[in-house]
Amino acid sequence: MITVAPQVNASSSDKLDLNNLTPEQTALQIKNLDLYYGEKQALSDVSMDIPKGQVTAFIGPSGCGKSTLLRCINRMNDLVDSCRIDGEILLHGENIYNKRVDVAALRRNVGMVFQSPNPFPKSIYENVVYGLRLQGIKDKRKLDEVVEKSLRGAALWDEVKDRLHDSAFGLSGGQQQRLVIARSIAIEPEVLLLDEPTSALDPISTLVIEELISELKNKFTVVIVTHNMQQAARVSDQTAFMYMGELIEYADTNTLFTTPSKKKTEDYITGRYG
Ligand SMILES: Nc1ncnc2c1ncn2[C@@H]1O[C@H](COP(=O)(O)OP(=O)(O)OP(=O)(O)O)[C@@H](O)[C@H]1O
Repeated sequence: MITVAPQVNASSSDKLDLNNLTPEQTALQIKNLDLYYGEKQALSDVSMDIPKGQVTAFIGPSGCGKSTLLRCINRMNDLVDSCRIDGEILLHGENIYNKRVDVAALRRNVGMVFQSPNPFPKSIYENVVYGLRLQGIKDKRKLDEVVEKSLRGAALWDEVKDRLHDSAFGLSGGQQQRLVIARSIAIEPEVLLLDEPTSALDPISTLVIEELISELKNKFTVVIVTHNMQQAARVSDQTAFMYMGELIEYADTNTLFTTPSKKKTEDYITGRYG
């Protein structure tokens, strides 16, 4: 059990005013979001703006709604029959829950990486180009270029460049997770959602992925759900603490872990519950 607040990465970026982001600074706006699974309310009146080109972490005790909120951002909850949502999530000022929105296009623009690495039963190369092939891209030179660029972007190229046509299942868990990240970034999304991306990995692979996350924010907006407060402190620029479906506190990571403004946040980060 953690009894002291985690060390915060001193290189956390400059503070943004999260309540007054400019349109240029904003990737997503979540407005008064309520979510119900049948009768059960899993999110209550969640509002927050997520900055562009930064890493935002969702933390909180098990069952508080972190993954549910993350899944709202690319409408993964649409797949749950009992799920009902009120409120809005704006991307480029448009509500992603608007009937006009093409959900497949949304999910290309807002990619998602899950807890357990889920490469397809194909070669490393074919995993990376999967989304491009779906888009009908056949030009081998273009595909080769994307494979190298994406694998480099996922810090995997050097380890796999000589076995691109081998099965993805021959990779270690940590390599598979980086391959899944390469597959996600190959189609150049704006936002990458990471749902506990290292919870199935050993400490060394975890560190590699954490370093990678810090690189990814140079090109993408990253939103990560993590159980691990140290991880949130290490990788994120701002952190949202959730409790029983409510957003309790949302602040730059340094502030949230060193001088939280709410008692519930303080109790959680000092290990009094959770
Ligand atoms: N598909 C579903 N159907 C019904 N209830 C669900 C579903 N998914 C999640 N829930 C419920 O919604 C609440 C929030 O779950 P969620 O998975 O978002 O929490 P979490 O904070 O990510 O938890 P954990 O850290 O344990 O993954 C929980 O009470 C959970 O049981």
